[in-house]
Amino acid sequence: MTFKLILLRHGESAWNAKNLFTGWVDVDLNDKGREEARRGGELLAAEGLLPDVLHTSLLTRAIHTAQIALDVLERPWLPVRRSWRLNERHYGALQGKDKAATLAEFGEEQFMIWRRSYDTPPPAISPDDEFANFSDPRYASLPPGARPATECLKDVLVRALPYWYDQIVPDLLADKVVLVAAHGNSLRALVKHLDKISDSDVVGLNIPTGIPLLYELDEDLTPVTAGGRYLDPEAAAASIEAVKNQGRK
Ligand SMILES: O=C(O)[C@H](O)COP(=O)(O)O
Repeated sequence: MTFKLILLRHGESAWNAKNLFTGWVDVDLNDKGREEARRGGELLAAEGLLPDVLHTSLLTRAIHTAQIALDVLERPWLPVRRSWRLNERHYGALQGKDKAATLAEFGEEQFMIWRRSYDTPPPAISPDDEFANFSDPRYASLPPGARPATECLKDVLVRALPYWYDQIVPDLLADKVVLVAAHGNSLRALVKHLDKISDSDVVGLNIPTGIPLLYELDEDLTPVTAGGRYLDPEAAAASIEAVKNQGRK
């Protein structure tokens, strides 16, 4: 017996297209991103993969990606649970900054450390920064001290794993097909956990936008196939390369 988990990174956002660090800034999808979400739904339909339950972050780009994909599947009614624990990694003071300008100003090594290292966060965002999120009402239930001012991937794993074990795993063990609509780095954290990727190897892991990644998990929730399977491998490879090279001319 295997359990079906579908990971879906949101489609391209307005800031992805502008190469801006986004994190917890709540930007929506652009037209390309909405089309990617639609195609994601079509890929699921073509495989006969009909989710029974949806989990999303609290960010609009993931929520809308799931809505569009589920509309294609004619399942907009799906039970859904949303949590900050699936949010994109908080990018701290880099939120709103241009990736190419950041690379030019700080150099390749520092850029990669902030963007892809496991345990080094970017500088914290100031509370009065226009792209800070401390007063956002969607986090009202989070004690102020628990609202991050920056995160590294390790921080994301620490706050995402309780959600994985408490909310997603029970749905999987109930034999539900689970759709998780989230973000590049919150999904990197889940993939790292699922595939037991080392802290050093995860630096090279990138997640494409809008292409469903199917994991079939055994009774121990170990992937039957390491890395899962993208429903459009060629498009995924091209998108992964583009994500990897963001910020570079
Ligand atoms: O938050 C962001 O900027 C993007 O969604 C993810 O960016 P990254 O691929 O540079 O981590």
